[in-house]
Amino acid sequence: MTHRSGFACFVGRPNAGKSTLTNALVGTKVAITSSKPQTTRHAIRGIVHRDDAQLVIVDTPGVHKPRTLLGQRLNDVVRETWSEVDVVGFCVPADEKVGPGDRYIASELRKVAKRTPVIGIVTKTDVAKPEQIAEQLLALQDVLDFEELIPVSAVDGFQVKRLEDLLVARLPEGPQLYPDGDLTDEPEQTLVAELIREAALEGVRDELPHSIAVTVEEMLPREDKRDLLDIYATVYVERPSQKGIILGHQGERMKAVGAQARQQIQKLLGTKVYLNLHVKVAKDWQRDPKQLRRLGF
Ligand SMILES: Nc1nc2c(ncn2[C@@H]2O[C@H](COP(=O)(O)OP(=O)(O)OP(=O)(O)O)[C@@H](O)[C@H]2O)c(=O)[nH]1
Repeated sequence: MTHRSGFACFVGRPNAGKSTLTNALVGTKVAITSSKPQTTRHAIRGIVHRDDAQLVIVDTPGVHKPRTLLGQRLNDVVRETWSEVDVVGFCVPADEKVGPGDRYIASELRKVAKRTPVIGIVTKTDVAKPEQIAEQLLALQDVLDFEELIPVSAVDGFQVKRLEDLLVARLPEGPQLYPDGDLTDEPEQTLVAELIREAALEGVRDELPHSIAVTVEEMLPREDKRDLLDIYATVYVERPSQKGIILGHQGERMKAVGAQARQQIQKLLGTKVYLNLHVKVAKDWQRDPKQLRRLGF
């Protein structure tokens, strides 16, 4: 039996369903999803293990025209990823018209990855009528020269397996790249930070969409209780006024954020967690290269 291994990534405008699709393929929550755009900041890999293949999925942030230094960094990460993968899945949601945003991404993609095979994916078929899906497949044909076109739904699983086969078929022959059972090679701390950020954003996305960053300072098993993990993390906001929003009245909001994040982290790591969260102001961190580096960008 031939064994294939390699890398794939999904591209598409924000909210196209890339993270959710990664999760559906990998089967565990490793990439972070949300109902608002641009929550994925790190190239988190999910790994699909099969007897005949290992497919490593790199989850990239959405591309967009950069306005801040952070925006530029994110786009650089995206471009690097595009030029390194074996196959790209180009995602367009079934329920939104194909538009200039999609064409922008397609042209950027062709600039950095001229020969990489691209599969056109119409996502979220569960929320669209069959005619709508058919129209979307047609519209997508004009955007790029796709090797294949496929409609899928990450929510009800429609054609997710078929998509997996299409992606795997484009991987080169090669041995397993990661040991069995490894779902992601992203350091646990980064995943934990992302889960905290996701919880912190809940309910304040409209006010502070891109103003929150999270670092995890320490993750240590408790001395006298080995099944308990102590996690110390800092939530950064850009301005003092935002600190108040994040904390909420008498810190009530932050307590809820901690509880929500703790639950998700326990699920991810499979161990009990004590989560200690601090809120700090890092003035205009999005525009300051030094701060960006410290926050892991
Ligand atoms: N009904 C339905 N909703 C979906 C499906 N896939 C994703 N969604 C929803 O669409 C929204 C965006 O999904 P994400 O997976 O976060 O999108 P993304 O492309 O990774 O977004 P960015 O990280 O912002 O680039 C979320 O609210 C998802 O729950 C699907 O197959 N069906």
